[in-house]
Amino acid sequence: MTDNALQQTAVKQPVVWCIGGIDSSGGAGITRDAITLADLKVHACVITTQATVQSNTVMLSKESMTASALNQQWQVLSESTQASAIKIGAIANDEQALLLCARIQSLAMPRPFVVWDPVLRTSSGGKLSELSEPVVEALLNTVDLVTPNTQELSWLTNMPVKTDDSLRAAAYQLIENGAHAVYIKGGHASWQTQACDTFVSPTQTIQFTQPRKDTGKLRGTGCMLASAIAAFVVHDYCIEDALTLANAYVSQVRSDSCSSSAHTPAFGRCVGFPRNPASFPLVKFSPREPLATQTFSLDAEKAPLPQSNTVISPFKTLTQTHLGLYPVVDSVEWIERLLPTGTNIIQFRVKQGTQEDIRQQIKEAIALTKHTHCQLFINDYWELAVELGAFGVHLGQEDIDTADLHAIRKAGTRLGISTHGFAEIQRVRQLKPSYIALGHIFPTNTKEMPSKPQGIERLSKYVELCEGIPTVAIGGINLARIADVAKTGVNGIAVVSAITQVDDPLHAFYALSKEAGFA
Ligand SMILES: Cc1ncc(COP(=O)(O)OP(=O)(O)O)c(N)n1
Ligand SMILES: Cc1ncsc1CCOP(=O)(O)O
Ligand SMILES: [Mg+2]
Repeated sequence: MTDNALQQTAVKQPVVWCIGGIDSSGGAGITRDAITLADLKVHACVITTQATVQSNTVMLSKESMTASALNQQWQVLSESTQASAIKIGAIANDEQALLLCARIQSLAMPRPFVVWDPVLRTSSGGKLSELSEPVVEALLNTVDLVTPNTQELSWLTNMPVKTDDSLRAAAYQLIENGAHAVYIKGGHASWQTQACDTFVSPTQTIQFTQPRKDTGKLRGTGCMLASAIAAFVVHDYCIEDALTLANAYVSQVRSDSCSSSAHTPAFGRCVGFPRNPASFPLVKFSPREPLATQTFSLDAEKAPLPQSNTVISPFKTLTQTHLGLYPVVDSVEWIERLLPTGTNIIQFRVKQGTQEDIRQQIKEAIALTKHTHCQLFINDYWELAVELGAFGVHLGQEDIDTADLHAIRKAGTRLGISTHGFAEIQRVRQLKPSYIALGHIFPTNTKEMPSKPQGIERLSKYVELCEGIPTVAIGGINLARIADVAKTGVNGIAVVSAITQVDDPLHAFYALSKEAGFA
């Protein structure tokens, strides 16, 4: 499913099965799920676990389905449609839960992604779920992701959740109990000054931070979030991006609901794919470490995620933000050869050689470009770039964990950073780098990439999200593709093989520039 398909309602939509309760007021439950999914171009099929009688302020009663009625709904659905993902909300009792576990486990591999929003109570306080400990464990072992708020996390683990440390301890406990991954919604974490959601898997922790917003009367935000995660997963986003987008989606509905008086705020309105950069959370990645050693401190320099209210000074800006074609080359000879084109920017990217040899090459590259308008970026070797006074340095995601960003900023060395999706963009935007690279856009033979090619539609959205920071597209860009890439509004287009693997590199430079509309 491409992003293009996400935008065209006429295209066959992927299907998510929503299993949960009906809220007669329409504010939450499977009605909310279906509205959210439709807003994100996904078709919802529903399996009802219980019918509740409630308004926006009170829950009066509920009637649970028997396990056999649930089973029958599953059976009929499975005969007519295939789920791309399953979103589970309120499960009334052990019988229902065990039936769902058995049904999910019997699905053919690869199984659809399953997210469980373990709704315990309605926002008005009505109890929706009575599950025993072993059954909770069975569910945790079966689903791919569980999305509790802090109260539900406490219920799932029998642990107090009242501080960041206790939240982390409970999340780790849930993983010990067999959960594959957990996303904790921080909205109820009253001790936090910001709204911080935390994702924990056996290998990593990701924090998603937003300024706290007055939630107003909006209901069903938990259902909305879990449904949005399922929607973005079926639209083929990696889990980090699906979580970032779902967080931004809920934030966008919240803002809309607070700012508009033209509708009932409890229900919110459809807002579509999140596009407003202000709705996106700050993202911080960290490896999962033993409880005793890991801290949640967000030191702006050592760990590159500041709190959203921390003021970070930007890296030195480019002298020309209209970058045009950006050749990425591996020798001084290539730089010498390409300088006569008048290129505004060039990257020295060398992967082999002794430190001494590379130092010498960087020195020569700097000398060659010193009195030209060509902005020279050194890939990887940030210490040498700083020491030798290069114009800029280009770093990857792993490099920014270890590089001394403060030293780079202080030296006035420009910084370009690679990203591969929404989560990484939100990780680096807050650092205010000199440019953000977006890739890889198309399949490439130049480098082995761990992620999938992003395509043009995603690239357009990334460019929008980077507002105010220059952008560079990279990966598999050639003469046939460059015009479409340029139309997205990127400031620069980086190429390796389209220049270095052709018979006439200078001719290729001019032809690519012309095709992109740069010449
Ligand atoms: C302009 C531009 N974008 C991305 C990259 C990739 O950098 P990185 O992630 O550091 O990977 P390597 O290039 O070191 O393999 C780049 N070099 N330039
Ligand atoms: C270094 C790098 N980073 C992401 S894709 C890529 C290689 C781009 O090379 P090409 O332009 O030949 O596809
Ligand atoms: Mg690198």
